[in-house]
Amino acid sequence: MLPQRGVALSSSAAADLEAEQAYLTTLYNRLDGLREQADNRLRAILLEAGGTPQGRAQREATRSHYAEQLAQMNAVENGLCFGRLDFTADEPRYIGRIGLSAEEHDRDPLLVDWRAPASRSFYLATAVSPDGVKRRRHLRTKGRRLTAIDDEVLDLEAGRSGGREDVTGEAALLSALTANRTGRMRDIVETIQSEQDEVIRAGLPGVMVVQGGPGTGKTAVALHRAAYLLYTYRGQLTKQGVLILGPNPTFLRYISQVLPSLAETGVLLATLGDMFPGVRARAVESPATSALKGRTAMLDVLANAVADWQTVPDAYVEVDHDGYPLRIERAVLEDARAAARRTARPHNVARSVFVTEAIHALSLQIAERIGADPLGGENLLSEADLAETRRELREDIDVQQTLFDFWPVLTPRRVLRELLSDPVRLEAAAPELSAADRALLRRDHDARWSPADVPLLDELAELLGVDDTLKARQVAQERREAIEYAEGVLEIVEGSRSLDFEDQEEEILSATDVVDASAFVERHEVLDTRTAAERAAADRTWAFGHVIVDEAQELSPMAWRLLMRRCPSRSMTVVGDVAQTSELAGTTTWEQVFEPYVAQRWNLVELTVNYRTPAEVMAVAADVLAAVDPALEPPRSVRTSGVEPWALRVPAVALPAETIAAVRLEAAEAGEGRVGVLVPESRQADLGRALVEAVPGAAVGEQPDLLNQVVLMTVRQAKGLEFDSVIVIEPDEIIAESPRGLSDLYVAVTRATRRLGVLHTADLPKVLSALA
Ligand SMILES: Nc1ncnc2c1ncn2[C@@H]1O[C@H](COP(=O)(O)OP(=O)(O)OP(=O)(O)O)[C@@H](O)[C@H]1O
Repeated sequence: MLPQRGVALSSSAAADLEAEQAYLTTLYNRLDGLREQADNRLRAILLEAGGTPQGRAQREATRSHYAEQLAQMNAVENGLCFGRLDFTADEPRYIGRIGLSAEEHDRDPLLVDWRAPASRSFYLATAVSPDGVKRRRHLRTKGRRLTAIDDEVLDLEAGRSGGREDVTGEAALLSALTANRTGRMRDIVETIQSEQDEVIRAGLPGVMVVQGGPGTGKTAVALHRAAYLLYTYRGQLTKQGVLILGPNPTFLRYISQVLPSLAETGVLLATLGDMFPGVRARAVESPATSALKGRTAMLDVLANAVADWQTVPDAYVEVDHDGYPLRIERAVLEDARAAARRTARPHNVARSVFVTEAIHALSLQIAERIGADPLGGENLLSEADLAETRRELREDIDVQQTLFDFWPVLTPRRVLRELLSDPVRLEAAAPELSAADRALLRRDHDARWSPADVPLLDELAELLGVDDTLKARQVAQERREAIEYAEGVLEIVEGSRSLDFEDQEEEILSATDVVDASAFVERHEVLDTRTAAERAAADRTWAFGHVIVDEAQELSPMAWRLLMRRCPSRSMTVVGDVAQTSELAGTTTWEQVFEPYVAQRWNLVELTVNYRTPAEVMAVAADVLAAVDPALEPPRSVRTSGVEPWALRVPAVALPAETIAAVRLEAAEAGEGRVGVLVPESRQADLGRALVEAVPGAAVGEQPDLLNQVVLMTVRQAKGLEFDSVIVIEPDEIIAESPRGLSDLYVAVTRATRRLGVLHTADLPKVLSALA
């Protein structure tokens, strides 16, 4: 029997715990029952075999449905139910990671999904505006065991006599905020605050920009919004897919657990470097180079680079055709090129116009030679003869090759590789750029791709296009080959048919009686069972149903062009902080980004409360922010830590030893928590080496493992991350290393959840004078 829902408000704490534990047990039992059911169905399906193609497709769909259900049920095991609402005039309601009913289609659920409208007052109700809620209860659990209950009575009198009005679920929130960091971001589903809830539950259409200082929960909100949208618009979004773009692979690993813990897996998490299928762009290049690649000035450079492949000979070229030398004059190819360019089609698509025009001119040239009437009359060749001549020209491999040389089929990778590695091409394509800028773009022919190359590759893919006739020809050819193969298979089946059968009166159907070769091919074409996210990752032209961009201030104008192409519906959530921009091609105003795409039709929402950084640390950060831009307001810290940030001046020679000593002290303070050492780029290698020698297991390098207790990285790498304790090394060098150095220092000092320390060998920069 189900336990009584709702416990009397006046009952003792122990009785409350007991009753709530009983309710939790019921929920877990129900979850176990559902899990077993899905597991049994899945096993049964895995045992089935054969059947019609439709039957198999249906079976595959059912299989993946149950597999997904099972994965979801496993994902919500921890923290299945975390809240309860008591109403003045209604039954209590339990809130959890998924919805559960005692029976299928039961209208009175045991557990309400946090994303359902019925859960909303859990996040919004306050003493001032209780929305019928009498009490909000947070249930804290470890595994399946209830460990604590936090109650908030939403009563104006009680509100005035203690609790804070600006946060909901204060005790649960503070417990989440002061917990040790683990190197992986956790979900915040139990303690979403009202300004965050507004963003998470906003409707699907349109561009929403969420601007907020460090620690205001932008990343957390972006991820919960993805989960909310998938729940609310599931039909549409599971087909079209949702993309979350993050700044680098380390950051993606940091956030990778959040959506699975919310039972959502069908989202594509990617960096800009992953956005061109077939390329994993990870090369690191100078900030000035990526800034230049991010400028829209590159559009002309790329268009010129493509046009420069459309060439003509100095005077003429000669090819052998039909036993005679055929002279292809420069003027013929110039005309063909002009005609193809006039179409304004992408290069590979316009190529057929170039070829047709050239062949047409050449056929007239041949007609002139062989069909000329010796008596001076009209050309003796008929239209049919001319068509035949054109066909022969088209099929002549030498003619084909020559025309190919002057207007080749190109790939984005080839064009960009040749452009950036060949100074002559670069100068021809980029006459507007200074020699110094061109030098910034130069790279080796076989160098690896960098993230800033990806928007250029994507732009080139647009400029080049795909010749559908070539593609269709290729597909048709592949299909012909498959049918030939199938005919072979059917012949073997037919040939090996036992002769005994042929004497039998009963008609026995052979393979060839029931299926012809093309149907056979269709049956064997692989069913595409990939999720939308998987298919999207492999398809450059995929249009996502919604795109979420984190650390969006860092994206260059060229990167925005790529993203906008992936999101023609302009259904986007963009989160970032224009005070934290490090990339030189990044933005410091959102208007600049969106004006070209949606004019004024975008919404700006601001998050103002800092959940990460305690007030003591934020006081230091506020001075740095004032130097970045005095007009910017720092976010308000939600708590204090009681620990003052420190600074220590050390002799230059002692910096490595002092860094190690500070790391050891901070690691001891952090206990199970994490320590981040944030260094100038120029010191990363040396200090990293010294640290790893002294503290084995410390994570350093290009993609450090955040699960380690101590991580040393540059500020650029630390974007979006956080540590219990942060040690900033040589702040003046961090400032000096980049024109956006002050923003970098602001990022560095706002990574701490508890403690901040600064080691310096020169005078402290003025912006940190509060630490002196
Ligand atoms: N409502 C909340 N409940 C519990 N924790 C929260 C809440 N909101 C934010 N946090 C926590 O605060 C920290 C900062 O959040 P997050 O990283 O999303 O901030 P951000 O705005 O993206 O910061 P930055 O701009 O520095 O990258 C995270 O540990 C996050 O889990």
